Amino acid sequence: MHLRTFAVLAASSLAWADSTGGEKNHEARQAGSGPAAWDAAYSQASSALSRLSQQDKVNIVTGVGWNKGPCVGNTPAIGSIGYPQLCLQDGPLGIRFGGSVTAFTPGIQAASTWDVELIRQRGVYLGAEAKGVGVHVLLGPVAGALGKIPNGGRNWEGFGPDPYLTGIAMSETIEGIQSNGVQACAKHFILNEQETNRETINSVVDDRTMHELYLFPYADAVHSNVASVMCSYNKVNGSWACENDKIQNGLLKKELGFKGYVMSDWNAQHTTNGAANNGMDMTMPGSDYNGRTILWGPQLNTAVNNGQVSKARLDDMVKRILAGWYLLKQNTGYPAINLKANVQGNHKENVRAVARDGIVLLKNDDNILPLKKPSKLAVIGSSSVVNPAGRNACTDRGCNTGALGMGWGSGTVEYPYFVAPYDALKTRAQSDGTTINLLSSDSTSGVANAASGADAALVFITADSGEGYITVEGVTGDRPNLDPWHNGNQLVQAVAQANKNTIVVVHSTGPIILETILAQPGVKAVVWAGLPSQENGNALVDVLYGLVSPSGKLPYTIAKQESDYGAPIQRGGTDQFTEGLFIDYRHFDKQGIAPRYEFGFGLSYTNFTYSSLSVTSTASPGAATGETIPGGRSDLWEIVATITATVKNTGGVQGAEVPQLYITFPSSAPSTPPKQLRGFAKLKLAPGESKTATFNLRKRDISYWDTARQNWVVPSGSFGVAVGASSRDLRLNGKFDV
Ligand SMILES: OC[C@H]1O[C@@H](O[C@H]2[C@H](O)[C@@H](O)[C@H](O[C@H]3[C@H](O)[C@@H](O)[C@H](O)O[C@@H]3CO)O[C@@H]2CO)[C@H](O)[C@@H](O)[C@@H]1O
Repeated sequence: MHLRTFAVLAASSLAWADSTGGEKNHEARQAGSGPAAWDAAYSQASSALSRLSQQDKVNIVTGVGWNKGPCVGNTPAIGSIGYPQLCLQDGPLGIRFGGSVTAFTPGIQAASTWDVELIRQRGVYLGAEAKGVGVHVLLGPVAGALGKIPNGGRNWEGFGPDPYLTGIAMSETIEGIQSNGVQACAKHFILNEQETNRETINSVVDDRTMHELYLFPYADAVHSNVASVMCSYNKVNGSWACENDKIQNGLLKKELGFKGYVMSDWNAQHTTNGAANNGMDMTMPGSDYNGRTILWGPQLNTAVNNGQVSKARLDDMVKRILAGWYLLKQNTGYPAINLKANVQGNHKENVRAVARDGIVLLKNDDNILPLKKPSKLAVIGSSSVVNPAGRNACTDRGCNTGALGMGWGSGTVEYPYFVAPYDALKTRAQSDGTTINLLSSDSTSGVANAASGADAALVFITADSGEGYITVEGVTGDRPNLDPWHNGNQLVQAVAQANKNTIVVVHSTGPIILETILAQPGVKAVVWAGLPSQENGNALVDVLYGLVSPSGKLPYTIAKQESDYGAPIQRGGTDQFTEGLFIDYRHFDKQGIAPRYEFGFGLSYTNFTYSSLSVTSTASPGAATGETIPGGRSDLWEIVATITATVKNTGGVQGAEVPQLYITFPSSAPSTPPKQLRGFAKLKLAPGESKTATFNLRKRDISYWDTARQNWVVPSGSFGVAVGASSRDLRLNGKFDV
């Protein structure tokens, strides 16, 4: 049996009742979409293929052109096999250009919850909405950019720089989306880590780093039977990603056993034959909307006719695409395309839960939070209110005006409504009899007036980023620095000077440097509210007033200074990926750099103790040996060790803790990071309650990529095991020997 495993909750009320039950649930969820389902889909695809002309086949693999169909990507219908006009639509947090859809939280906020149930539900609802509007292929989720560069403009679309956390989130999201019969698309494959020069840059990476960091979450995606993958704009080791034999044919299709199809990012194709012969299966959008040449369509027909692209390769492309369509059973009763349909249902509940449970409490001196019916509150900052021009005033959210809910670019949607912080605070204040002094500006003049005399002053700051085709306030996608926008540091300074109970609320696409803010004695609390989308204010009020204890944990490191990350934006034509495996906390650990707030950190309104570590292992040293299944060698997915730990809520209020498992490899594995996340669980605990987290390690979790053997290898020796509340707050230590 080939099991994909992760931390499962023991003795909890959630679906993951115990490790066995959890696995059974997982297998049940996988039923109908495993290898046998691919085989069935392929046999349907082969039969359909025999009824297609060459022109039909070329049409199936070629988009009709930008703005020439109802969706951002479209291919023509093929009546003879009942194949529809295929609709491909962004994106990772909902239906782009939808008329009445939910603006789900960005991926980074979902990761910040560390809650697989919420992440999965988000995926299920994404799929439900995509199907409801007739979208066949939803262009998400995102595992690239992985986020090695904290300034990376699109990092917020994905799940953060840890490959394990991203891998779990990819799996849950894909299985959720595809459970509703919608094809997911894992993107952008691969090493598209920055917006600057993204369409020309050459990402040069070593084999081991490719496997252990960047490819790792794609293995999860393939294991979860993702139907499609989008190749990225950049070059990989000298060849364009969309015509790179090594990554498309070698890594993705052969090594990971990917059965679906590779589509190009929009205009990421460079040549007719190179793309066809090196593993790309569908070109998007198929037009020259950026002044580029059309490369497939008639050109592909000619290339096949003159033998530059084989008929077998064209058939393979078509079979892969049709197999994805049959796998998701889109051949029967699929809704017609209507992007304007109202498909929101009750999905805003997931948005609020993810927005709320993804909030990370970074500082809470004197227990200033939760608020206790203050008589007067100051609310300061332009991002405390909705954009005065309208919540959707800026195309693809391409501005940072008013409250921030998501970054900008193709991975955005129209907000159906937007609850800004002030909206929700006002409602709460009315029921408490609290007076609010609002100053919805970032100018320091007027701050003293608004902030002094209030029981507490809430000051709102932001940092935004997005996709490079839009420039916002001079920012061309990637952030030029990690400072808050709109003079946020000065604004906080002014507020903190006027009010010694200042609470800073940060909405941001990624880390910012907080040193100036933390140096203000008046700053008593820092609430990292991330990117909460349409439920921005409601989620915040839930936490500020203690309706729930904050339970988010940082999905990335917050450094003391930008240079501490050691992974800057590359301005030249090449990114050598010299940091190798050592990104984010791996880098800080290796270099002995103290972060300001470490990966995995987050406070609560209650306290937790850790006890009773137990470690069992059946692992043996050596190389992976199984047959290839979706996701790679089958034995890599087998459980080889189990670790349990008990967490108790010793405080006075309900809360949720995220025990995290970090593994240290034995020295026989050369140059591995000092520790690597390999398990987590979210335990909801009443005061005095204890629960046990069970972390099942798969062989892949304790393997490294041996470049000489070209295989995953379990090293012999002693593995360190640490369980704790963050990557630097490790409460329990143990080991197992291999
Ligand atoms: O949407 C599908 C994938 O497209 C890539 O982003 C493209 C984005 O969708 C598209 O809106 C944008 O078009 C702009 C164009 O680049 C610009 O020259 C023109 O002036 O304005 C257009 C917007 O109106 O192009 C983007 C590519 O450059 C994404 O990378 C991918 O993730 C999407 O799934």
